[in-house]
Amino acid sequence: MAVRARAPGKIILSGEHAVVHGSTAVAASIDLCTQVSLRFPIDSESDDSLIKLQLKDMALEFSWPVGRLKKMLPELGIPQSSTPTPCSPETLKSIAALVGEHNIPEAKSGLAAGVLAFLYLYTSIQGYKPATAVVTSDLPLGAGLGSSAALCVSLSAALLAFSDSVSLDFSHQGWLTFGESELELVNKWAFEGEKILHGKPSGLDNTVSTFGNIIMFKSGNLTLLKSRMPLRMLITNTKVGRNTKALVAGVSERTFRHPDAMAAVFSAVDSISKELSTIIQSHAPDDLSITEKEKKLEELMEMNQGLLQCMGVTHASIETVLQTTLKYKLTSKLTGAGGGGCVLTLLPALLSGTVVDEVIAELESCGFQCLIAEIGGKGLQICFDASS
Ligand SMILES: Nc1ncnc2c1ncn2[C@@H]1O[C@H](COP(=O)(O)OP(=O)(O)O)[C@@H](O)[C@H]1O
Ligand SMILES: C[C@@](O)(CCOP(=O)(O)O)CC(=O)O
Ligand SMILES: [Mg+2]
Repeated sequence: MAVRARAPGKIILSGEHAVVHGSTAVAASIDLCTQVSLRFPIDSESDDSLIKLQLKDMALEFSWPVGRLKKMLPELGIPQSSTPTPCSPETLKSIAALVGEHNIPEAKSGLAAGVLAFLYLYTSIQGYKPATAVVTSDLPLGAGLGSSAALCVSLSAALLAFSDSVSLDFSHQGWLTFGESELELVNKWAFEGEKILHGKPSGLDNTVSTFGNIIMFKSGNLTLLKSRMPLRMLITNTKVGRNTKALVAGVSERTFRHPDAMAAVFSAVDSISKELSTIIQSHAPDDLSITEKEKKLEELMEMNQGLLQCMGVTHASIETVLQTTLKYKLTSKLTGAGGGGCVLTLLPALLSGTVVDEVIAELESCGFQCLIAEIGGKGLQICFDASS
């Protein structure tokens, strides 16, 4: 018996970083997913049995003998699948030692954090039960599209599908969604994984990956939004690598140095997100008012980008995208943690295909990669495979 779970990445329309400090953010799922397939062998009780992780896209494989995990992580022996628990600093140290025994190539050292999150979620939810997990993803890693959350959500779901905490119809054919309470449980576990990856996550990314749609999020609470206007976004990946954990920590340090000024910045972002959610949800009966709404949205995106600059998370590559799209009278803002990664550009409904092609060609001539993703689609889904 095997299970596959897939969870989408996301774009943040407004509020990244500020959301970590309690401001409102607006985000949407995108149609690029991370998929985890999990297979348990039939007879597998010996200590020589392995827990295996294959990262297919990177052609990397990790495995740990069950006996070694029992020795190094004795505290995780009894699965606690129904009670998501933070990873203690001592456990994280032991897991880091286990991951350190595998020589991850220098150029791929960023993956170590993902492997740490894997081992923690695995042993916490399934204990030492041997299995093979295979991960594949459509998402660029570390580019602001929430690959870390999509990994934690799909992994938590695959692990929980075979736990006592969730009861599912294994004979169901094709993709299915969890019920509300199961989604909540997946989301809580994924948040614990994101803590390992982001240090201090807001929970926004794992929530939008779990529940899909367009959401407004503040201090752990989500509201589903219904957009009543076309929201076509061009996503430009600057391909400048960066690390969310370091950027989030940098904003916290700046907040510590300038608490009053940063409080004002976060409060402005909160207002921007609230206004943005009102605009996208309001009714617009004709093209003219859609254009008016787009103008307001563009202004809010521009203001949010300015405040992200105040937080110190923009980058020369992001500024190049902003300048390039501005030549075509288009407005952009960074999405995700910044410092490189991806930039969003609003493509107004009446914008001609020729202009879209031209702007993409110019951005790609700078070495960037462009895509237009469907936004606000499904969240987490799972699928059983009885034949394997
Ligand atoms: N498919 C994956 N396989 C292994 N690790 C992954 C995968 N997806 C994400 N990760 C982990 O998440 C990290 C990227 O997360 P982060 O810096 O938060 O950026 P983002 O979430 O925007 O992609 C990677 O460096 C890696 O450790
Ligand atoms: C910067 C932040 O708001 C979003 C980070 O997104 P990403 O990991 O860059 O995709 C952090 C968070 O909300 O946990
Ligand atoms: Mg992330």
